[in-house]
Amino acid sequence: MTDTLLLTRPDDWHLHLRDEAALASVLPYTARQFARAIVMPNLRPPVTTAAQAVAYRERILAALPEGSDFQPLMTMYLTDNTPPDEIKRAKDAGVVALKLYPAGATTNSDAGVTDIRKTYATLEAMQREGLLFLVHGEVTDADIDVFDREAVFVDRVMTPLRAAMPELKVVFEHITTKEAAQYVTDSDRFTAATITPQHLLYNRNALFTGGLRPHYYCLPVLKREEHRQALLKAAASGSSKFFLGTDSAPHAAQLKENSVCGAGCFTAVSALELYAEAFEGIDALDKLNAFAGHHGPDFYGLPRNAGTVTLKREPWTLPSAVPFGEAQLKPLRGGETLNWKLIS
Ligand SMILES: NC(=O)N[C@@H](CC(=O)O)C(=O)O
Ligand SMILES: [Zn+2]
Ligand SMILES: [Zn+2]
Repeated sequence: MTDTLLLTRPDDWHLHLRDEAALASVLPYTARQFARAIVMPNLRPPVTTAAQAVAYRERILAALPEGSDFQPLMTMYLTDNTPPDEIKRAKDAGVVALKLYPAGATTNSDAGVTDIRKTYATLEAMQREGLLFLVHGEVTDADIDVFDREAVFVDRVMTPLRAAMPELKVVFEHITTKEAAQYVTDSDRFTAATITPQHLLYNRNALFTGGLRPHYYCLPVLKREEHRQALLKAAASGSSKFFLGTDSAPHAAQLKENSVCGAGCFTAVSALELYAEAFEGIDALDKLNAFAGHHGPDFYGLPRNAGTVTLKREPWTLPSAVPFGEAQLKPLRGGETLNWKLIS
């Protein structure tokens, strides 16, 4: 039995850091676990310009614990009206990607895209400049069942998008279904996907175990067991198309434990530990290193990190709540014992 895992220092390729006091509360957890993170732009108001992305990066750097060398990788929120010439400014400002939120699909997506064809001139500019396109892959039509929204997105949006923009690098974010895993597996080298710890560890039963469990609610929502199995298979396949993206998405506890519960699981405190548990569950701990530390930078065209982190088999109890500005934040699995622990 392996008791120590030495990993290439990993990155989080999908992360929500929020802003102001909330940012200051959650950033240290990620900076302790990861060297870099792709920072999502769904603030209120969203980060839609290069200048806003630069200002947000400054706020993140200012909130870092002293001595941290964590590097935020910035993204912009694509709207129907993002002008193609903003892409050059984004590139010059060091922005690495734009994010597609179909309007109404998830948290803070009201300003999102209403019809992807409206953005094709801007996507062409991204393809030219080498910026990546990160996709929340769900259709939003009220007549499509919530559990089918990702699979329908593959047919209605992904397939035509890939045909129209073949050399745009696309990351299908937080995939949750066998259809998405299959689509990415079958695609060419311009398409990849992130997978969250919760979608590797849980199926939709977790939402209803002994009562309604708001802290397990995120979007895309947890799916059936056959989908979880397909995601585990993809993550542990060794394919460089699949990499770590936690989608850690903090919401104050009083907004999760509410008549309308915000979508998002907070996993930043124990992200690597949760992934280790998932990989160990299918006897694939030897595949964790490349998933967490190699495939992401390789797809983004960035260097892999120097240095390592160490996970040890050592039971510890995850705090049931941590401060979140003036409020409280409840980590997924808070109060429970985890078997892996990040020690350095
Ligand atoms: N994943 C979530 O359930 N929520 C994210 C938004 C997102 O990534 O869709 C959030 O910002 O809270
Ligand atoms: Zn999303
Ligand atoms: Zn997200």
